[in-house]
Amino acid sequence: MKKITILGSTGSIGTQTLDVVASDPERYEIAGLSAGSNVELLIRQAKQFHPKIVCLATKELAEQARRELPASVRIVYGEEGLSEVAAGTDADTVVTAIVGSRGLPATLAAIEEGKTIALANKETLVTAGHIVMERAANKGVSILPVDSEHSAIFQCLNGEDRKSVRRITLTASGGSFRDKSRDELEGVTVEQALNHPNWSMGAKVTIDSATMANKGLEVIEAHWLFGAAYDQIDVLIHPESIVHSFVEFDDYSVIAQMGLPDMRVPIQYALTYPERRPSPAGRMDLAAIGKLHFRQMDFERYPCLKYAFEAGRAGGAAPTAFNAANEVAVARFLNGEISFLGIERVIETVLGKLTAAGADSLEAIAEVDAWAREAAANV
Ligand SMILES: NC(=O)C1=CN([C@@H]2O[C@H](COP(=O)(O)OP(=O)(O)OC[C@H]3O[C@@H](n4cnc5c(N)ncnc54)[C@H](OP(=O)(O)O)[C@@H]3O)[C@@H](O)[C@H]2O)C=CC1
Ligand SMILES: CC(=O)[C@@H](O)[C@H](O)COP(=O)(O)O
Ligand SMILES: [Mn+2]
Repeated sequence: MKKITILGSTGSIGTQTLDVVASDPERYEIAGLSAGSNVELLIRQAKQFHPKIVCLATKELAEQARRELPASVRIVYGEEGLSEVAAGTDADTVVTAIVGSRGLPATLAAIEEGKTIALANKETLVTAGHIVMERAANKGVSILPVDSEHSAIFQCLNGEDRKSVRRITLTASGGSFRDKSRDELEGVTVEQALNHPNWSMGAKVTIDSATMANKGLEVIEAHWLFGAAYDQIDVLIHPESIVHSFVEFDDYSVIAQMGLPDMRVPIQYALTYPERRPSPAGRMDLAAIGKLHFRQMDFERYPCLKYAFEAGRAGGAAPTAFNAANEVAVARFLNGEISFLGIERVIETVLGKLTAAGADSLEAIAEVDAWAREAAANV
């Protein structure tokens, strides 16, 4: 029996993780669940999966859950509650499926208690990759990727000598506006931006996908997860999202991981690794798919990816500022405050204002994060 806690169980990754769990009930037990504000869904999940502890974003929501759930279920709330859910149970694995860098303290709390991390929450690694990786290494904790590209690379590297890796290539669908020119992006709507061609995901990552900031976050995520230099990482547009990423080795062999775009595959692999199990996802039929396409990344078309590479290479506080500026810009776009192209302008402006700041400690990171959020709110 594998014991699992899910941070963000009511979201896209969270619900798909519970699908995986429900598909093989003998194998898994749910130790803890956390939601933001979707209390109704969290209550339903708790009644079905019987966690010992659940967390909601606020005290009021926690009180609402208290009225519905048996007294044996501990109910906590807020940032402290989230860390308690992450660290305070006998779970073996914590799936970090919360959105944004607010997932960082709970992820660190889980690492401190020696929990394996099944990492979907890429913003955590972008914000504080050096600290997360160092603490995980010190505790002997594995960080297993859930993000589809990183799961693909992890699978391609299985059993390989990391020193023989020449290049890691992340594939990118191109997002909801992949067939539009930059001129056509003026005036696109939130509804259009949320219409991802291949994946059904939460709002934030769907917008990130359309701006290509998602691939930027993923480049930095790959740098930390696989110890790859930025010059070794590149991005290729692949509209079908069938090849999830690939690795080129010294002998020019290329190993790719493929499958239908269904997050239940990488989620399950992170839960069963190193074993492979039957999956609730569908079988890929290449003959039916027929053709796969690839085209070179255009950094002028997708400047957010360029800013992410620059931030990653600059290191220090830059990735933290990139992530925070992007989180605020996406929220402002979703609220109708700025245009779609405003997102990249906010990021560019905030990074342009960043003075050489260090990010050696969590305190320094929190300061940069707060500064970048304020700067992004004021652009
Ligand atoms: N969706 C996907 O296919 C993929 C997602 N990822 C990454 O996984 C992470 C999650 O993405 P996704 O599942 O799409 O996101 P969703 O928006 O669908 O879900 C986010 C989860 O976080 C919770 N949450 C939001 N705000 C708060 C808060 N203030 N306090 C506590 N919990 C909160 C939400 O709770 P509630 O809904 O109850 O408010 C929900 O459970 C992101 O980092 C994303 O980049 C990576 C690869 C693929
Ligand atoms: C499913 C997943 O991993 C997302 O992070 C995905 O990467 C989004 O697709 P694109 O970024 O390729 O549009
Ligand atoms: Mn991804």
